[in-house]
This record gives sequence, structure tokens and C-alpha cells, in this order.
Amino acid sequence: MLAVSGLRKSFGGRTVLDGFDLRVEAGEFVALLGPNGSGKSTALRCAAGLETPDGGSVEVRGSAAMVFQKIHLVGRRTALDNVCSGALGRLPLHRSLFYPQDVREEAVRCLDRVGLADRALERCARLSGGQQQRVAIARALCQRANVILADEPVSALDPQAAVQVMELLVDLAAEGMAVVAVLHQPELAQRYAHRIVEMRTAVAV
Ligand SMILES: Nc1ncnc2c1ncn2[C@@H]1O[C@H](COP(=O)(O)OP(=O)(O)OP(=O)(O)O)[C@@H](O)[C@H]1O
Repeated sequence: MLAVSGLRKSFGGRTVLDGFDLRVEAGEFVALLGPNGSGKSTALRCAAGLETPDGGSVEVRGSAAMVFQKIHLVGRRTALDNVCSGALGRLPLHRSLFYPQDVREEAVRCLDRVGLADRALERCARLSGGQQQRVAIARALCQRANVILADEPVSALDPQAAVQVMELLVDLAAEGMAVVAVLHQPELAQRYAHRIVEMRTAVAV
């Protein structure tokens, strides 16, 4: 589902990725671990198409969506609206001014999938951090992504909320998605991921 090979990336002459490979199959949950600055976020951003690699290739069968530690939701909008925005990429402009009924229904199903259908009309700012992260995952589902790239999805959450998000990511993999999560907690990686990929220490100049 996701095949990254020979990825190279430098910033200002500093090599961050030097031939990074990662294959993730449908149904697989891979944890990406490694020291600060070893290029985990850069690798994920390249895989998501948010960063252009200097070399190597990224192949996604389907589409990928990213989930971040700092949750990018519009706090004054409802959970439902935020999830609907995942569909914007496939809506013609005239249908995106007000989300059409079919999109709203799909968004409710996505919220239901993350256990938050009952909070659909709540403003995101009023939800807890863990709930907001699950809304962000629901938005990725509404993007119809089949590859989830999560960059430290639980680092800002309390342990209980972190477990809920980890369990959700495992379930999504079990349903056939390919999931990659950058984690800073090896114990969570060992407990939940099918496979752990360790990034090497940052490459010296
Ligand atoms: N847009 C950028 N411009 C310049 N340098 C960057 C940019 N993005 C990342 N870097 C540098 O690349 C290196 C790798 O960063 P990256 O965020 O990928 O590492 P990471 O393994 O995710 O680190 P952390 O665990 O601290 O989040 C760092 O030294 C960082 O400063």
C-alpha cells in the first residue's frame, strides 16, 4: 500500500534522510521510532507529499492522509464540519460552500467509526485532546485515505487518551488500512504496532 524507497533529503546541506526505505502493507501498523532529529517527521512528510524528497521514490496505492501531534482542527467549527472538510479535495467548488447531505452523512459515519458520533455538533474547541485527535482521524477517513501517516499522534495526550488513539489506529489497520505512526514511547510501539522501524541517529554533516 505504501512503498518508500531510497528516500534522500537534505536541508541546507545537512543530510536528514540518506536512502530511507519503508514498505507498509494493507492491514499493517508500523511504528517509526528514533532519536530527535533522525528524520522521522521528514520521512512521513515526504511519504504524504508535503515535502519533496531530493531523491528516491514514494508510491501510495490509493491515498494517504496525515495526522499530527498538534491537531489542526478549526476549534470554533463543529466536529462534523471539521470531518466534512476531509471531503473538500473531491468536491467541486459549488458543492463545497455548504457541505452536501451525502458528505455530512459520510462524515457522521466517520465520526461514528472513531466513537464520537454523539459529539458531532460540538465545537472542536470544547472536546478533549484525545477526542480532537480522534476527530482528526475521522477527517482522514472522510478523505477516504487508505494510508494513515500519524506524526506523534499521542505525544500530547494523557495516557488514557493515548491508549484510545492507539487502539483506534490498530483497529483501522485491522480493517485493511496501512498505518504508520511516529512514536516517542517504545512501550506503546511494542504493545500496539505489528512492526517497529528504527531510524538511525541523525546523519552527521
Ligand atoms: N523545513 C526544514 N528546514 C530546515 N531543516 C529542517 C526542516 N524540516 C526538518 N529539518 C531538520 O531536519 C532534521 C530532522 O527533522 P525531523 O523533524 O524529520 O526529525 P524527527 O526525527 O521527526 O525529530 P523529532 O523526534 O524531534 O520530531 C532536524 O535537524 C530538523 O531541524
